[in-house]
Amino acid sequence: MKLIKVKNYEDMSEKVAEMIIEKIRKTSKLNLGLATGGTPKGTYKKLVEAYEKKMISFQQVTTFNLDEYVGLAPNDPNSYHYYMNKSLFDHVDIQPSNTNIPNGVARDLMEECVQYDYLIKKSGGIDLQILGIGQNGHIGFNEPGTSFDSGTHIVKLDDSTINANARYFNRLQDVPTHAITMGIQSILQSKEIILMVSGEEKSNALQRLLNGEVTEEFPASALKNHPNVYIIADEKALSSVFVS
Ligand SMILES: O=P(O)(O)OC[C@H]1O[C@](O)(CO)[C@@H](O)[C@@H]1O
Repeated sequence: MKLIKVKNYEDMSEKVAEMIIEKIRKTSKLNLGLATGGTPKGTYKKLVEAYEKKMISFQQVTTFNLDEYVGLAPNDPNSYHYYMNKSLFDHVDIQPSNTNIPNGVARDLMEECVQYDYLIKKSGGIDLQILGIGQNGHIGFNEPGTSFDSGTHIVKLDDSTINANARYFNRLQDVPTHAITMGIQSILQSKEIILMVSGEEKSNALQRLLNGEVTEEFPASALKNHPNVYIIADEKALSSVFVS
């Protein structure tokens, strides 16, 4: 894993947007894995700005999102479909048919999981995957204890994740209890991965990732088994990290 230190959230967003822009320019057809949550929002804003300045086009980009809440329809303002449309897709020239997000209201959720992995494979795999990290070390919605061999699957969310994500909902009771997420193995199959880490509340997770052991009890530690991972972390996220 290669650690790139940046000053703050703004600089992290800028740096990751630059890395994505470079990839889009260099690759004739890019499969881009995307995350949601607060962490990548600034990066999506920078990508929209770059598109508006005619620096990039998304015509040749296909996206695969990591996860979606079970039970939230795409037009639900708390769904990750809605988040992606409002944060990025509605503002750039990406073809809607080239955007893929697990369907949290699929009639057969198990089949949806199988089809999602099949779709990624059929498209040639993900070239670059963007990730955030949960305070408990989750990546996507892979909670502690998830098998490193997992493909896309349904998860029961940890109470700590429900509490952390409640800030986006009106009431705690409105946070879905389950989600559909790309698995650890699906994530590790990406050719390159960028993990974004910002803020003091992520500093213990980053410390454990950098200096702890590889264990299914800490899902992000699976990234140590991947040959091509960049961690872009800001000063607050690095505040608990021991440098030996
Ligand atoms: O960026 P946040 O809002 O801190 O969330 C951390 C991670 O948890 C999730 O919300 C769960 O998938 C991810 O989207 C995100 O990368």
